[in-house]
Amino acid sequence: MDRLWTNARIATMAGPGLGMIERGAVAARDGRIAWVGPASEAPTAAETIDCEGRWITPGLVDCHTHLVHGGDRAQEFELRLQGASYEAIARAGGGIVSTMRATREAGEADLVASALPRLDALIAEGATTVEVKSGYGLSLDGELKMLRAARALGDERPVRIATTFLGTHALPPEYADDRTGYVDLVCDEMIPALGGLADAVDAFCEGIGFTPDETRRVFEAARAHGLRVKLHAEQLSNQHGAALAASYDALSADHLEYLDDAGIAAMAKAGTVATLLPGAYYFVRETKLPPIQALRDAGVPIALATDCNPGTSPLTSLLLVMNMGATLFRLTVEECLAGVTREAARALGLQTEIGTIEPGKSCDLAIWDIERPAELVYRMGLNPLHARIWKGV
Ligand SMILES: N=CN[C@@H](CCC(=O)O)C(=O)O
Ligand SMILES: [Zn+2]
Repeated sequence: MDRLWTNARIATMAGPGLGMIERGAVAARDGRIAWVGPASEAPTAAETIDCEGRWITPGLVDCHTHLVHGGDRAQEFELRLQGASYEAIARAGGGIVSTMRATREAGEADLVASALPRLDALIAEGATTVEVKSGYGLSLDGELKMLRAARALGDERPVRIATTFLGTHALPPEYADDRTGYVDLVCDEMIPALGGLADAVDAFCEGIGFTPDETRRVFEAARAHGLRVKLHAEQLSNQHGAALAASYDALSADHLEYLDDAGIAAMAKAGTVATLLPGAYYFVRETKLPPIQALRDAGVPIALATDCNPGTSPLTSLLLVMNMGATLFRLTVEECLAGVTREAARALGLQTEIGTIEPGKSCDLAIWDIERPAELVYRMGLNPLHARIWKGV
């Protein structure tokens, strides 16, 4: 073995529960987990690290972010403090479109440079995989520029970046009178041009976004190009987007405050992950909770993510996301931890590669200075990360 972390308490997240190993050890070879079990049975390794009783979890996974974007929306935030709603600002030409303007103006290197502090904040709290969406370019060049910037983040930092194409995030103003023309552009020019730049395709199915019929066209184009889909669904109203996404075997449907029973049943049948975004729920001061108990009852996997974006969730802390998942959504400690590890990996289609501490997976670990896992969910603003291991290093 190359490296052995021993004298640790391990939450493998491989189940049941936290998949606990008291007095455990993890061994890595060639960047992969080669062995995990009781420390007394551990293999020898070239390097042994004594964890002095600390906790090890899988490296954290942020499965929904808009980390790459130009500018910020602090002014919009001030308007909302004075009573303007997120939707009213969007309909008046602000919101996502104002970030589109700033993103179009920024060069690719500027986008990378401005995203790095946000990425660093996630990494500092143990994130080893981060999903990044496009969706503020809203032109062929703009979207490809965003995706190249997202990929470049993975060259700048030791972290796995999963990219998602979100061309149907908002209608760009130059297509105000030609919605169909814009969806044509997304389906006929942008998706075919993605090459290896995007791992999945997403859309914003909403009154201020795209209709279910428009979303269906995007999903058809994604399918024709062999790309899995995800969806911003049922955030501000019930458009029946989650059921539509599930009918395309979606990896995840995200937000879901207005999700109904038919949507839940469709997601359960398709194995589509419910990615809940408590940062957006909090920051937009939404009042309708996602149907947590019904999701549980139906056996829908639940992931949690930051939704880091300049409009609804300028949040770069998965620890705070877990706290919000518990306090706002009443998730258990186990659900919160699974939500940012095992289920977040599933929401990216990466469940065989990351998300639990099991032999064969990438050796992505977070080592914590805590007495019990509940501390990761309970504290607000304290970062107990002791060390972060990515691909065995
Ligand atoms: N809801 C749509 N997209 C983002 C918000 C983007 C923005 O406002 O810039 C979200 O996930 O909340
Ligand atoms: Zn989002």
